[in-house]
Parts: sequence; structure tokens; C-alpha cells
Amino acid sequence: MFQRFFGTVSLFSGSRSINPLLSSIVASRASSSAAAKMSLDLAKKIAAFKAVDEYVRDNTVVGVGSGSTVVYAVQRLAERVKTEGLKLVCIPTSFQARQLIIESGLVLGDLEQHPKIHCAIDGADEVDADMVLIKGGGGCLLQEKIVASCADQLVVIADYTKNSKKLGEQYKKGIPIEVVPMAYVPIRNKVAAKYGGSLKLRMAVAKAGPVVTDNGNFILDWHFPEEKFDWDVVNRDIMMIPGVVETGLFVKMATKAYFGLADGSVTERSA
Ligand SMILES: O=C(CO)[C@H](O)[C@H](O)COP(=O)(O)O
Repeated sequence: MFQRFFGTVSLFSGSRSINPLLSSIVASRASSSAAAKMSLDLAKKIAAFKAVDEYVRDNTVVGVGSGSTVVYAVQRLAERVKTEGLKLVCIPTSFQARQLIIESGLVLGDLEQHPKIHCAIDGADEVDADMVLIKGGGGCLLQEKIVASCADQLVVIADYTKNSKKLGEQYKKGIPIEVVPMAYVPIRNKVAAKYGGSLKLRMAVAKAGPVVTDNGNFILDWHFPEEKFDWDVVNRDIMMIPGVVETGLFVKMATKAYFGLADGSVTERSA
């Protein structure tokens, strides 16, 4: 059947001849996935630009989140500093954020000098109808939550794939839980026994073994069962287990969320 459709294609035999029909299918798949990525990137960018334009004021301390959407927020911050002469101090939430701040020529600060942040701008893996967030897909949840907790306002920037009615509807990788390495097995067992589902130790991609966070810890991704949870209670419960450092559940923290859409517009949700 394969041969009838594609002719005697030699993809698997090492010959250089590729059937024109097959190569056009491959090319069109590649171009549609490139188009999808472009539309997601545009969605991230417009959400990030809008958040920076609407929330960042002169002479303020700004928390800088982590992830691919935050790259656009930093780009806009740097543009506004240059064109409007804004005086900002930027507090990073990760090694990545620190590098972005430095490379963009923004002023780098820390919580020792600036324990009070006016506005933190950060991405999210999912935002539900009550503005509960899953964060930590990029493994930076601990510092992100610390910075958010010091901010008057936490503004979320995201593309349309992060907008959900209920957690788990869009984001399928579970709730990240940062744990002290020696405790990952008992924590895994305790969370599963109390709430069900399964917890997976997050493994590194370009290194053998587990992901090690910026703080030297491991991450368990909790694939929770499909039921109605009170996330505030769940978050508190998990935080009580010895060895848990932080969860990626951000409950009652976000002030505002901006979702960039594929058509170039932005929708908003407020707490
Ligand atoms: O929580 C995070 C990192 O720990 C990120 O904010 C989250 O993963 C979203 O990232 P992106 O903007 O790349 O979609």
C-alpha cells in the first residue's frame, strides 16, 4: 500500500530519490507547523506588550518571570526604557530571567535591596476561570512564587492555549511540585495516597537523570485525577508535607491575565 501510494520510495533504503508527493506532504506539514508556531509567538508577544504598556510605570520595581512569553515582556521593557526613559529595577525569577535582564541592558536588582515589588509580569502554563494558575512548566516555580508574593500585582501573560475553565483542561503535564531530592519518593507516595493520580519525577533532556532546579531541587509533576478540587486546600496540604519546597499552584495571587489570540487581539481576565 505504501509502495502503491508513494512509488518505490527509498527513504528507508538510503537512496537519494524522494517521491515528489511525499516531499510535498512533508513540506506542507512543516509549513503548517511553522505557521502554528508563528501564530503562538505572535499571541505571546501581543499579550506581553499589552501587559507591560498597561502595568509598568516609571520609578518602579518590576518582577520578571520566566519562560518564552516573558522574553517579549523584557523586549518591551527595554524598548520603553530606551524611548521613554523609564527608571526601572528588575527582579529576576530564574537564571533565565537574570540573563534576559542583563542582556537587554535593564537594571538588575534583588529582594535584599528591593523586597517590595510593584508589579510582577510572568507567564503561566494554565489559568482557570478563578484565576488559579499552574506554573513551573519551565521549572522556575519557587522563585516565581517568591517574587509574586512580594508584588502588589501579579500580571500573567499567555497565549490562547493557556486559557481554561478548569485546570487540566488544556495543560496535560500536571502540577509541578519542587521537592528536596532525598524526599521525592515519600512525597510522591503521600500525594498519590491522599489525592490520587500519579507523580512523575521530571527528567532532564540534555543530561542523564532528573531535572535539577535553579535551587538544587527535583520536580515532581502531579497528574491529578479529573475531579473538582479546592486548589487552595490542596496547595496548603501539599505544602505541609516535609520536603516539599513549593507547588506550582498559584492561588489568589494573580491580579490580571492577558491572553493573546491567534487573530492578533488580546482578551483579559481580572481577579
Ligand atoms: O512557570 C513558568 C516557568 O516555570 C512559565 O511561566 C510557564 O511555563 C509558561 O511558559 P511559556 O511562556 O514558555 O509558555
